[in-house]
Amino acid sequence: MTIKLGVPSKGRLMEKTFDWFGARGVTLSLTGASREYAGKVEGIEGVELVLLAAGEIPRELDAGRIDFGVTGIDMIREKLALWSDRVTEVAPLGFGHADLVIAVPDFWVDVTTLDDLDAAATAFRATHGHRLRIATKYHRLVRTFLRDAGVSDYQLVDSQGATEGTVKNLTAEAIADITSTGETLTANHLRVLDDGLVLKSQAALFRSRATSDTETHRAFIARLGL
Ligand SMILES: Nc1ncnc2c1ncn2[C@@H]1O[C@H](COP(=O)(O)OP(=O)(O)OP(=O)(O)O)[C@@H](O)[C@H]1O
Ligand SMILES: O=P(O)(O)OC[C@H]1O[C@H](OP(=O)(O)OP(=O)(O)O)[C@H](O)[C@@H]1O
Repeated sequence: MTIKLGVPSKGRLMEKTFDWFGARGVTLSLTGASREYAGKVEGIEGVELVLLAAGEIPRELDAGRIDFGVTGIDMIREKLALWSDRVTEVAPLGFGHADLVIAVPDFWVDVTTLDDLDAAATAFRATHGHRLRIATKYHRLVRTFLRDAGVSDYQLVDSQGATEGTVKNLTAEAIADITSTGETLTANHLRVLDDGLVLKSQAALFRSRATSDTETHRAFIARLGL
């Protein structure tokens, strides 16, 4: 039985994933034309490489179209409701570290906590007649986090990229996005709330629960030293 291994098709996660497997004697490489999403696996038998956008790997694991996948913990928990019923986190991989945070404009000097944000949201709605807008692509995670924190008078605005620019562009008043070095937040005059950490994320190896846990799966995990 061939194991299908889904890995990010480009960018920061692809390179680090290739390095991680290579350090364990499993060589992943791209094949075919430069824009052809095809790859090969050397150093282990019976494993097929499937190249996907990091954001699509949760869905493919959930459907059982791939047996294992590497993506961010944030992606799995955002894309899959009751994620742990649908995939198994085999192990964090030690790269792709990023925090999902709530950030507000620097000049909101009196808004440093979630309670301050809730008060500001209530005042904003009373003044403007519509709810304070928070731009994000992490709708599930942010809605749950703010509900648990008692923040209510807001609305989420979808943003699939360049989220930090939405405040300057008057699309939103605040954001929830991934940050690693904090450079993009600072460059856009945004500041993380003191209690605004929604999730600490990194890349992890996940196994689909839609396919049966066979000896082949267990041997693959053991071969990787996990
Ligand atoms: N600085 C960072 N910015 C964004 N993502 C990061 C960063 N560092 C690590 N990551 C991880 O990489 C994942 C995003 O990877 P990527 O942007 O390739 O996914 P994607 O959004 O599906 O791709 P695309 O942006 O092309 O649609 C994040 O979910 C996170 O787990
Ligand atoms: O904290 P930092 O080190 O500044 O990194 C965080 C930034 O990196 C990612 O953007 P990316 O470059 O992946 O483009 P994107 O906006 O399309 O996701 C993310 O969306 C943040 O904007």
